[in-house]
Amino acid sequence: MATPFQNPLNIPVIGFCAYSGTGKTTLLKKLIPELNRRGLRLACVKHAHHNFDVDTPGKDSYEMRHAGARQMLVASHIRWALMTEDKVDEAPSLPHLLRQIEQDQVDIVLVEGFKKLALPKIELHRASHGKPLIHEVDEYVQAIACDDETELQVDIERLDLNNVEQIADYVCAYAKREQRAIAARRNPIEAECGCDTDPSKPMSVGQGVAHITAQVTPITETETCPIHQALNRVLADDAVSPINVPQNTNSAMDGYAFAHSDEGQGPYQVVGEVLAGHVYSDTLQSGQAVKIMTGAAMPAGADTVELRELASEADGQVRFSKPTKAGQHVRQAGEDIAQGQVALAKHTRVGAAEQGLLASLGFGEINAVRRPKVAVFSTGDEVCQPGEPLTGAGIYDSNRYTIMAMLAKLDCEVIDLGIIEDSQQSLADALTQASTNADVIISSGGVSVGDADFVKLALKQVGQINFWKIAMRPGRPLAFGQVGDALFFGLPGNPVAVMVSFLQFVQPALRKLAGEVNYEPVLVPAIAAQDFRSRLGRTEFSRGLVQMNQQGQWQVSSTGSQGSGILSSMVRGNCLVVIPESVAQVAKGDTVLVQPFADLL
Ligand SMILES: Nc1nc2c(c(=O)[nH]1)N[C@H]1C(S)=C(S)[C@@H](COP(=O)(O)OP(=O)(O)OC[C@H]3O[C@@H](n4cnc5c(N)ncnc54)[C@H](O)[C@@H]3O)O[C@H]1N2
Ligand code: MOO
Repeated sequence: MATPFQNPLNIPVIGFCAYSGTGKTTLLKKLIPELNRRGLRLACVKHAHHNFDVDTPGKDSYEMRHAGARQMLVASHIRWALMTEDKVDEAPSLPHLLRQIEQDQVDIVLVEGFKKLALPKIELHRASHGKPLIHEVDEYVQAIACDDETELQVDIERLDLNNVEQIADYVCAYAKREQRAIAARRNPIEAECGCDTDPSKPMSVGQGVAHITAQVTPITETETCPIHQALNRVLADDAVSPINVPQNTNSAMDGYAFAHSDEGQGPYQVVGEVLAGHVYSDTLQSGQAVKIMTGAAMPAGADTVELRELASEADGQVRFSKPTKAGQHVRQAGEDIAQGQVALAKHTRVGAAEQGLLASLGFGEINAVRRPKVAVFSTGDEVCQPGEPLTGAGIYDSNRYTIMAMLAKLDCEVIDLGIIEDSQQSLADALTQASTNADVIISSGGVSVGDADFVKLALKQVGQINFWKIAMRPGRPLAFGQVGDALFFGLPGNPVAVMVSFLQFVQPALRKLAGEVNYEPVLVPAIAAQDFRSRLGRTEFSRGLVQMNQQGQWQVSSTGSQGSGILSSMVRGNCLVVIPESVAQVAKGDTVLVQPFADLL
């Protein structure tokens, strides 16, 4: 009988079980990049049966552990590892191990080993291996990945052990199903009626992001795109360099190329001249030099260049004013990128440098992920169209324009649905229509507790929408769910709340949808130039102006009044000062994290 297991996390966990020698690790090594490609961030847990160690005697961390530290955390700017001395008589506890995982940073945990646990698993089986079938004795095996020769007696989902994409499809579908089940377990009332009835329990920003990004399946359709239109597109394939860059070993300076010898200062006999785009057809002999221009291919036999300014040429001989170093001022063929090297990995968003790099490799077009299609509309009787007269109690529609501009920066195809009149049926019709064309629908306004409940009624009529309270300011109310196959975001009406909620929740979702894998916001430390508002249990996103102070440190000051209707605070600022829920107060001189938004807004 299986040992009971309960997933302690808010993200799905799935096991892989097999007899040793089936090729579990080989499969996982292919499956992990395939799942990454589909936007799933992964954690893996492996049960080792032997006394393993990842540390090496002589390393500080090893010595500190052996001196008696129960826990040892070693960290660098790219990686950290926590090692814990935790001797247990039986197998380690999987729930305990899972609690160590950063569940706001990953979407699913793949578990290898722990096969006695009541944990949903995929079995791997190879007939030629002659081992029994695990699912016949383990009811928690949900699917079997096997070869053609395997005969199955029971009705179980069959996958092809050699078809990584098919296994990835299964894992993605499992992740989606589990995510919904976890959401329902965490908030059964919300899951049932689609409304937030427990305002005393707001969701953290991290939970909101994790919940939203887990619902996003990256677009798999691709299209070719000419190189001059590649800016901001996401690569669907690795860009493998067809050439060496530079193509030839060439001179980095205007000067003289020669075969370096003990007489590094010359004289050398000048036997010719070679310009960029040309080649010197003979092989240089010892004691010979050619005049060479920057970028020109080095002649055969030459290995060193000296600058023209340091040379004096007379009677067909060149001498240098100081000794030269063998190999100086020469760029080797392929030193930037070698032929066959992945110059840019798939999932990369093409910026100016990337576009130039692709061009430098000769790509006339790229294979890009289809751009997300996003429909946007505004609601509210008071909301007026810019360019038309402002009604007495009206306000011009700014939200649709900030949202459309942020979408343009993310290279989305925007479908502008305008201002939709305040009626449940008009809104329901517009939403249904939008869901047939768009991957994502975004609205602003009408998600709080006001009287204009037709927005909520319309959303309930045509989709599955949850109304959340997020422990953040601004941007407390947020609606999220689905209308048909489209994801729906109902952003709060206040203009600053719209932008802050977009940056925190919509942006990562759209970047994942568009095929990017790294979509976490960039946060940088800065010194607070003044006290900042903060409250335990709520993330504050104050608008700030980050600048370098005279000591060369980043310093951030407030843009002034922080009301969530004051859109000019976003214009004056260049970053959000992110004060997490665990921080009770921020005083002048404290270090805070800021999220620069210049690139995105
Ligand atoms: N009793 C409560 N009142 C409010 C709460 C609450 O929890 N309890 N939350 C407040 C917070 S925080 C926010 S944010 C707002 C969000 O409310 P809604 O999303 O329902 O937005 P509206 O009421 O429709 O509008 C708020 C504000 O924004 C203006 N607006 C709306 N659309 C646009 C647009 N397209 N362009 C420019 N400005 C727009 C609208 O005129 C309102 O002034 O609720 C608080 N209240
Ligand atoms: O979310 Mo509201 O913007 O804090 O006013």
